[in-house]
Formats: sequence, C-alpha cells, structure tokens
Amino acid sequence: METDSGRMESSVWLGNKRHRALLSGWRFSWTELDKKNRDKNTISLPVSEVVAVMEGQVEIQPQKKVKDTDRDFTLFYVKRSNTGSGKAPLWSLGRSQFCCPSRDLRDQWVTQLRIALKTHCPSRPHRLLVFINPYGGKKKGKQIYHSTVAPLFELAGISSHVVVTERANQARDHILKKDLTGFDGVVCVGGDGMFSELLHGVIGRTQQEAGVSEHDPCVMLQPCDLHIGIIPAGSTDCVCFATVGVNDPVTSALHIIIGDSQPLDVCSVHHHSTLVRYSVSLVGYGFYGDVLAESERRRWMGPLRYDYSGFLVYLCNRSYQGIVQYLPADSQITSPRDNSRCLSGCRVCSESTERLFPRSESSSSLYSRQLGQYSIESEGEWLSVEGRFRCVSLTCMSSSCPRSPKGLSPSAHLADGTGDLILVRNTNPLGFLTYLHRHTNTQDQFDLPFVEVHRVKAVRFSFPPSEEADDEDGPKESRNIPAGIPGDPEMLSDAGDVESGRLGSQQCLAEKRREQGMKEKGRKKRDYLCGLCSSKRSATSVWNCDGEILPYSEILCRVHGQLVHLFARGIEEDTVSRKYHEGSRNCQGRCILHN
Ligand SMILES: CCCCCCCCCCCCC/C=C/[C@@H](O)[C@H](COP(=O)(O)O)NC(=O)CCCCC
Ligand SMILES: Nc1ncnc2c1ncn2[C@@H]1O[C@H](COP(=O)(O)OP(=O)(O)O)[C@@H](O)[C@H]1O
Ligand SMILES: [Ca+2]
Repeated sequence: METDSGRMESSVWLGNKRHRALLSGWRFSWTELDKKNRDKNTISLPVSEVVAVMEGQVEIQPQKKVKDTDRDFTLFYVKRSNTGSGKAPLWSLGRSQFCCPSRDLRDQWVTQLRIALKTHCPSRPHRLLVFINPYGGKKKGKQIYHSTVAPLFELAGISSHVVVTERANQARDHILKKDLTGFDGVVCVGGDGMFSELLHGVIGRTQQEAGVSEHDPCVMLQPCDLHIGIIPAGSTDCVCFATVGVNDPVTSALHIIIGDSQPLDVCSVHHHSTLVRYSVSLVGYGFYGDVLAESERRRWMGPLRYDYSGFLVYLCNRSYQGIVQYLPADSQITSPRDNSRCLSGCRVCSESTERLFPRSESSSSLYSRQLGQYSIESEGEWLSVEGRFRCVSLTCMSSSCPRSPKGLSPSAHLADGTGDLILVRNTNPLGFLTYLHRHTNTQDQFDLPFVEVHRVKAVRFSFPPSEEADDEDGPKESRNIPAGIPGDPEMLSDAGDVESGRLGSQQCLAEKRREQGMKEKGRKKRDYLCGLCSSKRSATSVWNCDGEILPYSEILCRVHGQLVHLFARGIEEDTVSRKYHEGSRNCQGRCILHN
C-alpha cells in the first residue's frame, strides 16, 4: 500500500479477481492482475465522473440495501455505452465493489476518494429545485423523476425540493418570485416548453437583480449563474438532445450530478421596444409556425401531434411574403456550411468566451461596446432579403432532436454568440419535401437552390408595404391561426356526405331540414378549409418560438452569447469504440478508458 497527497495505490479484490487500484491526481483506475502479477484489463476514469463512494456493499436498483462488511467499499461512476456509429454514447450508472485487505485500508480508500471528489469537482450541485410537468410528452414526468432520477440524486447526496406544476408558467413564476437561497440549480422534468419556463425565470430574475432592462434589444444582458438541468420527458426534447446528444433521463441526471456546465446562446425576441420572449432553439415563421398552431389543438395525441400536423401543413403548400434583414456574424471565424460539428469541448465556443467576455475590459466599456455594435455602427451592415418564403428559421444551436438527428442547422454552435438564419424560399411541393426530408438523412439540406443560410448576430422580420395592404386578416400583430386544416378527417367526413349527394330526394321534412343543416355545415367547413389553404386570405403565418406562438409577426431577434449555463457538456463523440482502440496501444493488456 502506498499513499501520499493525492496518490494512493494498493491491492484490492473485485469478486475473486485481484486488482491493483490507483488514485493519482484526478484519475482513479483499477487493473486486473494475472497469477504472475502481470497487468490484464484496466478500467480508468476521471474522478470527476465518480458519482459516489460508499462503505460496504451497496446496491441502488431495484432496492437500496447496504451490507456494511468492514473491508468493502462500492464505487458508483459514469459508464458509457455505444449507441451506434456517430451517435453520442448513453450514460448509465457503473458500479464496482472493492474488497480491501483490511478495514483500515478500506477507510483510507473511502476518505481519499471523497477528498479527491471535493478537490476535483468543486462545482457539483448539493441542492436542486426540481419542477415536474405532469402533462408533458407522454405524461410520464412524475414516474421518470421518482423511479429513475430521484434515486440517483439521493445516491450522490443531492437534496432536492420538488414542485409538480399545476398550471403553465408556475415554474417560471416560482423562479422569478420565490427565495432561491441555497439552491445550486433548477431542473425541469418535461419538454422544451418546460425548459423555456426555467429559461425565462432564470434570465428574468438575473436581470431584475442586476437592474438591467430586458426590453432594450441593445443592452448587454447579465449572464446567469444559476445552472439549468433538463430531464427529458417532453415531445420534442430538442434542447436536451442538442446539448447532450441523446434524450435519456439517466444520462441527463448524471450530467447534473457531476455538475457539468455548458454555456448556451440565447436569442431575445422583441416587438418594437418590448421583449416578447427568449429562445434557444427555434424562432420559426411559416411552416414551423403553422405546424405548431395546428398541433396545439391536438395535444391529446402527445408527441405524435407534430408528425400529424406536419403532414397536414405540408399538404397546405403555403408560402408567405416578408422582408428579412440580418446582421451577419464574422464570416472569417465560422460558417453554417463549414461541415463542422459543435462537440463537447468545442474550440470555436471556447474561443468565443474570450471574445464575448474579454477579461481586460471593464463591464461599463463592455456595455457601451455592445450598444455601439447594435445601435450605431452596425446599422449599415444589415443585409436584406425580400420574397415569398416557405419558412424563415433562426436557431442559436443545431436544434437536433430525435425527429432530426442533425437538426435545423447541423454546424451551428451552442455557445459562439451567433445564430443561423435559414431562408427557404417558395418552391414546389416536391422541392420542399426534399428540404424537409434532408433533415432526417445525411444529405445537405442547404444544398438546394431555394435555400440560403447565414450566420447572424441579429434578425428583423417585417412585411413589404404592398403586402400589408393586401392582407385581409387585419393587423399583423394579432392574426390567429384558425383551428382546422384541409385533410382533417374529422372535418371532411360531413362535407364528403353532402358533396356525394348520398341523401335521397324522397325525404321527409325533418330529413330535408337535417340535410340543409348539414349542407350549411359542410359549406362552412369547406369555406373555412379553403380559407386556411388559400394564400390570398391568410397572408401571414405565426412565429413558433421554442414551441410557443408569438402574438406578433414583426419582430427583432438578437443573439446573446453564453447567457445561460446548462448542466451538460455538449455532444460527446462516440468515445467508447474510439478510446478502446487508442487505449489498447498504450497498455500491455486490454485497456478500457472511461473519460
Ligand atoms: C419528411 C420528414 C420531415 C421531417 C422534418 C423534421 C424537421 C425537424 C426540425 C425540428 C426542429 C425542432 C426545434 C424545436 C422546437 C421545439 O421547441 C418545439 C416545442 O417542443 P415541445 O415543448 O417539446 O412540444 N417543437 C416544435 O415546434 C415541433 C416542430 C416539429 C416540426 C415537424
Ligand atoms: N401543470 C401544467 N398544466 C398545464 N400546462 C403546463 C403545466 N406545467 C407546465 N405546463 C406547460 O405545458 C407546456 C408544454 O410542456 P412540455 O413539458 O414542454 O411538454 P411537451 O414537450 O409535450 O410540449 C409548457 O409550455 C408549459 O408551460
Ligand atoms: Ca450559437
């Protein structure tokens, strides 16, 4: 046995196999030894990925039971499993049970490992405020939290205060108004809408405390310290998927436990001089706005509502007139078509931190620099595109999700202070289908003649004056999407009966009245369906802002670099198979590296 500060080495047993355990600085490893004391397999992991060290033999699933044998300790840690080539690994809880030659040695191991945890993991959360949306996604939020997440938090020594929401915006209001002393982070169990509530609460509270006006699009918003965790239990789970690489509650719970930190760009959306909302994934007009509006009345369908509504809206074949102005980002640094991917430890994002928060500048000069950048100097740099669009989308991140594993903009960065503006001009139905379909395969969705993409710092959307005059829907600020859409079987069944003339001419009066009533009903429905699909009557769409319909059409969006932090680390490469090959070159025996 050998110990000195930060280093400890001894013989241990795992089952009936002798091993050499080694704690050296920020790594802990154990190597199986053969009968001649030669190294066989090594498992090595960074201390930062140790979840807990417990005395005795400890199980956590299915039931936590402790057998306190005095020479044993149990190590829980992050274990990765491959999900297929190119996909991020899933994380699960690894468990290894060590038996030491003496109780004294066992106690030393437990002490040293816990000291290493404190030293190398200073930013782990101890107390969390958890909000569960019981109605999100497949309505499994409570079950996911209590059966999967809570036992992991408990094991890691995290105490949590749980609020099961009873209404929309309860989580946001709680964060804005209640005392949050002692909490190291806030966590939502739900979908992107639930995340958005936490986002608004955290940003709003931080600005209130800093005395910053959120309404001014030129202001430098105060970056938020309180971390946000997401346990995916929603319909799209885009924010989780795009920042972790999978939508898996265990993986996300482990990222929270080990205190991972991922900065995230946020877009503020303004109408005239008022803040409307914040967004991290999608600010989308046209197709995505129509899909959202259509899907809201089909919430009962659960996550499938988006597929169904997407299909119906596609059949509508609509496009919208608009003027899109944008402030381009520095094209020397990156481009949305450079085929890069923002992965864990992304260099572009790390270098952006320096650019966004230069250490040498005082906060006041930083504020005026930002003001200058947006209000005066930049005016001349705005570019403008006018036309008919199938969709206009702005995203601060790739917006990958299970429906679209590459996302809306596969090379977008999570924390570079820019967003990607995607303009899909009007095209024929097959062209638009090709565009949509490319979100689901490896083909480049930007390599189409009617699509353009720009890396931007800000975007404005307005209507051409002539279009405003043409609009029969009244002011652009208040257009409501009518409920219902062509192709809706509910709607077409009655209308179909009337059209087909199935009701005969020898009917009694009552029948005739009924027929007339149905005709009237059918006519109304047909008019209504035609109205929805006709580009003349409904000249405008709505904005989908991370799953919320915006009440305004003319908006200004500005990207705020690294405004919030998530308990995540960005998308990991498929390290399991790669590390196996690298590791085996460096070890005498089989070498499995975890990091
Ligand atoms: C022929 C196949 C077509 C497939 C097209 C796939 C395109 C998918 C892009 C998805 C981008 C998602 C951006 C995220 C949006 C969410 O914030 C929002 C709300 O989510 P939630 O709170 O979980 O309900 N989701 C949507 O707006 C759904 C868009 C789906 C469009 C088909
Ligand atoms: N208890 C509740 N009752 C009704 N709506 C809620 C409740 N809690 C949260 N919400 C709202 O439900 C919306 C959808 O929630 P989310 O968790 O994103 O599920 P989904 O991904 O299925 O849309 C969010 O906008 C959120 O504000
Ligand atoms: Ca970005």
